Formats: sequence, structure tokens, C-alpha cells
Amino acid sequence: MESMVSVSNDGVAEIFASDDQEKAGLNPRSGFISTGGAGLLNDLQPKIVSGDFGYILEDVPHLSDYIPDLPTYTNPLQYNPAYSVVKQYFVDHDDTVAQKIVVHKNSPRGIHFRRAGPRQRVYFKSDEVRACIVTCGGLCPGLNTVIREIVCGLHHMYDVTRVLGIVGGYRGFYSKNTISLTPKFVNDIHKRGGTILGTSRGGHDTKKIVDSIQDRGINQVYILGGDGTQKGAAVIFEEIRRRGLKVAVAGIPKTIDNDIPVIDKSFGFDTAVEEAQRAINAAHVEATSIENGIGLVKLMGRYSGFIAMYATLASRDVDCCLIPESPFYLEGPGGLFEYIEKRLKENGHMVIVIAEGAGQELLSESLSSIDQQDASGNKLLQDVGLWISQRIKDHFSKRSKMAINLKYIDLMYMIRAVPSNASDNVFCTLLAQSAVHGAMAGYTGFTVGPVNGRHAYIPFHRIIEKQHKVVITDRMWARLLASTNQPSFLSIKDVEASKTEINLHNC
Ligand SMILES: Nc1ncnc2c1ncn2[C@@H]1O[C@H](COP(=O)(O)OP(=O)(O)OP(=O)(O)O)[C@@H](O)[C@H]1O
Ligand SMILES: O=P(O)(O)OC[C@H]1O[C@](O)(CO)[C@@H](O)[C@@H]1O
Ligand SMILES: [Mg+2]
Repeated sequence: MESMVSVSNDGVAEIFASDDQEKAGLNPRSGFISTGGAGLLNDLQPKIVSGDFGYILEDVPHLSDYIPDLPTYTNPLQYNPAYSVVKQYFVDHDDTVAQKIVVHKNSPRGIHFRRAGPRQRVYFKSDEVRACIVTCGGLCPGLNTVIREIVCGLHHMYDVTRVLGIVGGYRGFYSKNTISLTPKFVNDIHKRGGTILGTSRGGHDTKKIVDSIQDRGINQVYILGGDGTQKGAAVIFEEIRRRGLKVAVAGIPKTIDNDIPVIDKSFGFDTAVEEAQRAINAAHVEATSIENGIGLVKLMGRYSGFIAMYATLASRDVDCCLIPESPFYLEGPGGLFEYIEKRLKENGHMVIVIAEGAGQELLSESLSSIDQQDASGNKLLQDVGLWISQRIKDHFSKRSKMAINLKYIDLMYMIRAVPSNASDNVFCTLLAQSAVHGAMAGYTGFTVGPVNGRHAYIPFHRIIEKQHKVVITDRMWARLLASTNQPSFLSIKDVEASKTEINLHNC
């Protein structure tokens, strides 16, 4: 027997209802409570279901949480020749996905998320659906594929013909025209980089956006974007719920930096890592063709260095990888200059990969700090690639007797403007279809994504509460250090402090 639990602001779990409606029926998702506070997380308590042996389901909202007596319909997929032959095509209502899969004999079962996929009954009639798609934030390979697959998924699986493209990000809801998206219109777009809808930063005006949704009669909103976009989606959902509208809000996480928590990986990341290989190869060729050659490649990664880390691990030609999570220093014993000198003496060349967000604290020490932000409020970073190139050149020309040849390749935008590769295309298709199935089934206020290989519906608050970062005391970073032989730039004291911080975080 499962029970609904609400976690209060002070973190105390309170069991307030209990029934087996979920197993039997399709309309029981009560217990989603509003406390009338100021912010989203205060206003809307997480929907948590507890079960035996420490099982916890962090469930997503459902339209029936705040609209009573919604009619349901047979899922049209039942009659679709492609899907009707699948033995168990519909997801069992009780299916959930475990967040943690490495467990001990006596571990509690832990946190789970609702499994994504088609449900036997849906909450929208096909001809009732008016969907819209919006893309926000920076570009990422695969945006067009997700757009294509939402349109085609709605059309081919659910006979939905009315899909609007919102042009130019969130502000497009109230300041731009829309595009009508049909399978024919989107047929070839996955072969192109960027987003056919355009994107923007800033311009999130919740009231105007929800007014526009209401005025246009939209009842399914598909929102593609990174952490900022998902925060925006969470407040749109909250306003829709406050107005009592039958509108499903589905987020699809887009981040080339792979900085969204909970999910295994974000789409476009693999493509970006693959694209980075070409530049690393070029840097390696340049470096090996000249005496004391240094190839320096700058990659994206504002706060999270995953692209740099994976590109380094994949290449095996990289001698040093610098990421935002791992502070480094230039001068003195154990510093970068010393390591470069050692490497050049040993090999005659070296390749350095640097993420854009690495060493920002060093830059602000040496350059006068310009505290600028983009339209969304993200800090504008200074160009660490140019800065570090100059510092290395200065060091070797002034303080060391070694003549070096440094070639700098700034790959920032090259890795995100390309179309997605084959595996990202398949990933984007699954994400889009999972989002469509979720919205049709009446789920709302969720982001879709793979958790331990299975697609799940994850409540917004879990996606936006923190950023996914490289943990430099994890095995993956150790693998990287072992592959490059670079110094960790950490003292034993730093390692202990970082471990304590992680333990506190995991508690
Ligand atoms: N806290 C927030 N509340 C409401 N809207 C937000 C919030 N943060 C960001 N947004 C809106 O979300 C959109 C995208 O945000 P942002 O520019 O930070 O990109 P992102 O989605 O994080 O993508 P990325 O950083 O990966 O490029 C912008 O229109 C911005 O106004
Ligand atoms: O120049 P823009 O479009 O603001 O985007 C740059 C930022 O976008 C990101 O790629 C995230 O999408 C960051 O890595 C980078 O700092
Ligand atoms: Mg962001």
C-alpha cells in the first residue's frame, strides 16, 4: 500500500492520505498541495509517495490534481499498426525508475521517478490538442530533431494536427508571430544545426506568456532549454495551475554543457564531444609539427567541464585538461608552467584543453573584473583561452629560456552549431516521444530525461535545484588525471575538504 507524503518547508515528512486509487484508476493524483507561499518551491509542495522498504516516488503533477472529473480517452496508439503488435506497449501505471542503482543488500529502495512512456488512457482527444513548442537559451545540436519528433510524434501517434512553433524563445509568446508546424514542414530539419524556431535569453514574463497560451487556446506546451529555461517552465506551470487551466507543461532538457542534474546525459553532448575531437586532432598535428609546439583548445563549459573532460578522455592526445570545477595555478612548484616545461622537455610538444569557465578566479585577479551579465542574468565570462595563451607566451619568453610555439583554437561555437550526430538523433527522438506521451497522459510540470538508461518524468524542482558538475574526487576525474598525467593542482587538504563537502551534500 502506498501513501502520499508531503514534505514541509522544514523537511519534515507528513503522511496525509493513503489509497490504492493509482493502481485501480486513472484519476487519483491528489495530494499536490499549495501552501500559498512566495516562491515555487514554497508554493507547491513536492508530490512524494512512500512505499515499503524505503521506497520513495518523487512524482510529477497531473492535470487531475487541480481539475476534477477530467474525462479520459482510449489511447489512439492502440489502433496504430506499428505499435499495436508490441506485446506490452503501454507503460504499467506502477512502473517507476530508480535514481540509485548501485545498492547494498540492506539499502533502502530509495528515490524513484515515474517511468516515461505511453499510457492506456489519455486526457486529451486528438482534435482537442493545440500544442506549442519553444526553444530558449543557447544553441545545442539536436534542437531541430526534438522539434521534428514532437511534431511527428503528435501527428503520427496521436493524430494531433495543430502544433505551433513559438518564434524566438520565451519572449516570442507575446512579441512574435508563430509558425504552424506540420510533419511536411519539419521533415528535413534534423539535418540542420541551430533551431528553426530561433531562441533568446531573457524576456521571461510569466503573466504575458500564460496570457498568450490562454488566448491562443494552447493546451500542451513543450519547452526546450537549459537550467534557466526549466526554471521558467516551472513558473509557467505554476501560473497555469493557479489559473486552473487544462494545459500540460513538458520540459525537455537542453544543455550542451551537460549541467542538468538527475538525468544521465543531455542531448547534443555526444555530438559536441565528437566535434571537439576534430579540433584536438588539429591542435595535436600543429603541436607535433614544430619544436616545443603547444596546441591549446578552448571548449564550452560555463560551470561544468564535462565537454572538456570527455573530449580529453576520448582523444588521448591531451596532456592537460582544465575545467571550472578544478582550480589550478600557474606559477611555482606543482603549477601549470612547471608542468608545461616538464612535458615539453619529455615530449617536445603538448596539447591543452580548457573549458571556458576554467580559471575565472585567476582572470579576475589579473584583469580588472567586469561584472557583466547576459539578458538571462548569467555571468558573462572573460576569455580564458586568450588570457592563458598570453600568460604562457609571456612566461616562456620572459622567465624561461625555452622558445615555444603556441597555437590557440577557440572551438566554442563550432561544437554547438552543428547538427546532431546519429546517436543524438535517436536520443532526441526518444525524448520528444516521451514528452508527448506524458503530456497526452495528463502529466504536467515535468522534465523528461534518462535516469539510469530509462526515460522518466522528473518534477521541475529536482532539475532546477542545483547544477550537475564534474566531481573531482570521483573516479572519472581520476581516470582523466591518469590519462593526461597532469598535476591535480590539489593539496591533500583540498582533497579532504572536497570530500567533506560532497559527503555533506549527499546527506
Ligand atoms: N529563474 C528564472 N525564472 C524564469 N525564467 C527564467 C529564469 N532563469 C532563466 N529564465 C529564462 O529562461 C530562458 C533561458 O535561460 P538561459 O539564458 O539562462 O539559458 P538556459 O536555458 O539555462 O540554457 P543554456 O544556459 O544551456 O544556454 C530565458 O528566456 C530566461 O529569461
Ligand atoms: O554566447 P551565448 O549564446 O550566450 O552562449 C554562451 C554560453 O552558452 C553555453 O553553451 C550554454 O548553452 C555556455 O557554455 C556558454 O557560456
Ligand atoms: Mg543555463
